[in-house]
Amino acid sequence: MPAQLIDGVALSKKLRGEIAARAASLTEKGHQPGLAVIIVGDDPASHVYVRNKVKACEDAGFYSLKEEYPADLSEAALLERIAALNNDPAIHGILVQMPLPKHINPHKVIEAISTKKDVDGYSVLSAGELMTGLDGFRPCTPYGCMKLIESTGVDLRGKHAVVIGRSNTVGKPMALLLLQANATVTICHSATPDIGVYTRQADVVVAATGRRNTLTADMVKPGAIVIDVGINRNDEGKLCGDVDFDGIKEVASHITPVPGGVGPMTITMLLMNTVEAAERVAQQA
Ligand SMILES: Nc1nc(=O)c2c([nH]1)NC[C@@H]1CN(c3ccc(C(=O)N[C@@H](CCC(=O)O)C(=O)O)cc3)C=[N+]21
Ligand SMILES: [Mg+2]
Repeated sequence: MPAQLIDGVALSKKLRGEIAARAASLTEKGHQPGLAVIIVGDDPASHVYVRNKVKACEDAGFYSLKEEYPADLSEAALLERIAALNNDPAIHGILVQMPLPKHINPHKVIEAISTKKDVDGYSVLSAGELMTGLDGFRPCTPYGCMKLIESTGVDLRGKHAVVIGRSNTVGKPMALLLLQANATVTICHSATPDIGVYTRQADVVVAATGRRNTLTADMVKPGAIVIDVGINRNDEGKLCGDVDFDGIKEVASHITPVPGGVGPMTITMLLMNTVEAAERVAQQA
């Protein structure tokens, strides 16, 4: 029996409706949520993502500020812009689109963003809050993956979850969120000799390697939930994920498509973190 599709567009639509209602109520009280997105350089894919983020903000009733800079912007100038946005009361969230040009140190840039406005959840403090179970902003992609898993109605307690990939933005925070939901968690990565040994025992697999066909049907336990974080292009230039969707959909119980799975949810959780940031400010006013 083929797997059920986990529809990230439909779930996003539902959540964005709830976010828009929270934004409207904040706006009424004079605290319209505001997100600043900074993009440096002219990477076409990055510009597409940023355009989608700005549009999502506007659709949710946020104030949206997009700042575009040429690739030769100095690190000092970027840090200065972040300092100004940290002090701007109309802005509740600051996102600096990655990757940055090579002459700019991304760690320095991320740490310059006020923790109260770190809606990407990329800073060392946000990472520490996640690790220790404190309130803070969760990185949007793994946070969105958790919502997609929750939407299946399957309780993670005691389940075996396997994360493939160990990046600071996806794999590592993903593993911590699954652990917080009481799953038994395994992290596989490029030095794992045989990933299938682990994934064949998994009730949930999250693939986040940035490589096509990281996960194939023979590596999946029948009835597993498969979440595909990858955004790759196949030989025909078509968007595809890290998993062999056509093969795995015959084995898994639930699977996310690419596009239309994790991608839209990443943007939705960015909106969620930003509305949350604005609510925290409003509560203190
Ligand atoms: N500071 C920072 N924060 C980020 O969150 C961040 C970043 N830098 N740099 C790049 C990655 C990538 N990312 C995506 C967001 C949405 C889609 C998305 O909406 N994807 C659509 C398809 C889009 C298309 O057609 O290309 C989908 O999967 O359905 C994809 C990728 C956020 N990132
Ligand atoms: Mg890896």
